Amino acid sequence: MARIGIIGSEGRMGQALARAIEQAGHQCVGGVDRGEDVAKLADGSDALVDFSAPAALKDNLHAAIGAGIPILIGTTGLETTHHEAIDNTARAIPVLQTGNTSLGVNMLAALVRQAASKLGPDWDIEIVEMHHRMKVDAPSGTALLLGEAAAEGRGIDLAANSERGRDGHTGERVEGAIGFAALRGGTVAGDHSVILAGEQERITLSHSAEDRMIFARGAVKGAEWLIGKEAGRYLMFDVLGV
Ligand SMILES: NC(=O)C1=CN([C@@H]2O[C@H](COP(=O)(O)OP(=O)(O)OC[C@H]3O[C@@H](n4cnc5c(N)ncnc54)[C@H](OP(=O)(O)O)[C@@H]3O)[C@@H](O)[C@H]2O)C=CC1
Ligand SMILES: O=C(O)C1=N[C@H](C(=O)O)C[C@H](O)C1
Repeated sequence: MARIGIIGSEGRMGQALARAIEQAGHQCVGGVDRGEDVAKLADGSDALVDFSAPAALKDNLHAAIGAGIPILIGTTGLETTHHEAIDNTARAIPVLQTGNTSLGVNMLAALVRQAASKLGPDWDIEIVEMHHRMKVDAPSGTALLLGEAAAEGRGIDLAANSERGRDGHTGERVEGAIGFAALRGGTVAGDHSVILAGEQERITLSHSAEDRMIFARGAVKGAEWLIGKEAGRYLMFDVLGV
């Protein structure tokens, strides 16, 4: 049985995670939200799981280092400076950061990587996602994870080849680009499609999240897996073996 502390405990994911921790036979030792002391939570935990906001990240990493425990970061909307902080932290403790903790999405990413590696740049790649009306970041962390998988398969750098938020006179599509489109509405837990559009044919690889418990269960698996690991930066691919 592991003692797991939740960052963002009153949020949609925090509440789902508390249920998943109990269902897996672990102990939810408590949680923090905005303005609360994460260092104290870390001291009583075997692992921290963070589903909060990018602004909280540096304090959360600091608390995990202070307590010498692993941390799983599910928060999305991270920028370059956040990733640099994660890389630095991963020299001291095990850190798993992912845009999506579900088995299905990580399997989808593996399929996208394979498809992109076999099909040439004449197959245009577009990533479409839809989420509930409360989501604050776009593209979703999952869309970026899928974009990274496609870019890796194709052997290109995602940042240098992304096309986001087309509007107005955009000009023709750039060959080899990876496009992103984000839809928001209702209560959608998370839908993602990767479209590979070739000459007169099209492949669509999709995942639909029916309930955010899928993310919560994946996060518990990730936290279990991280406990006792060497310092380093890990992915859900390492946990799920896909
Ligand atoms: N990786 C994955 O598989 C998944 C990732 N996510 C991501 O997880 C994050 C949370 O999503 P969701 O639960 O829907 O969002 P919510 O807005 O429902 O919950 C976020 C929680 O974090 C709290 N919070 C905000 N700022 C801080 C802070 N500085 N320190 C501590 N807590 C803070 C909020 O408190 P307050 O209300 O006071 O601001 C709130 O309780 C998002 O980034 C989302 O994209 C979501 C699902 C799956
Ligand atoms: O905010 C959400 O709800 C979700 N966020 C993650 C993302 O940004 O991809 C994962 C999931 O799609 C739900």
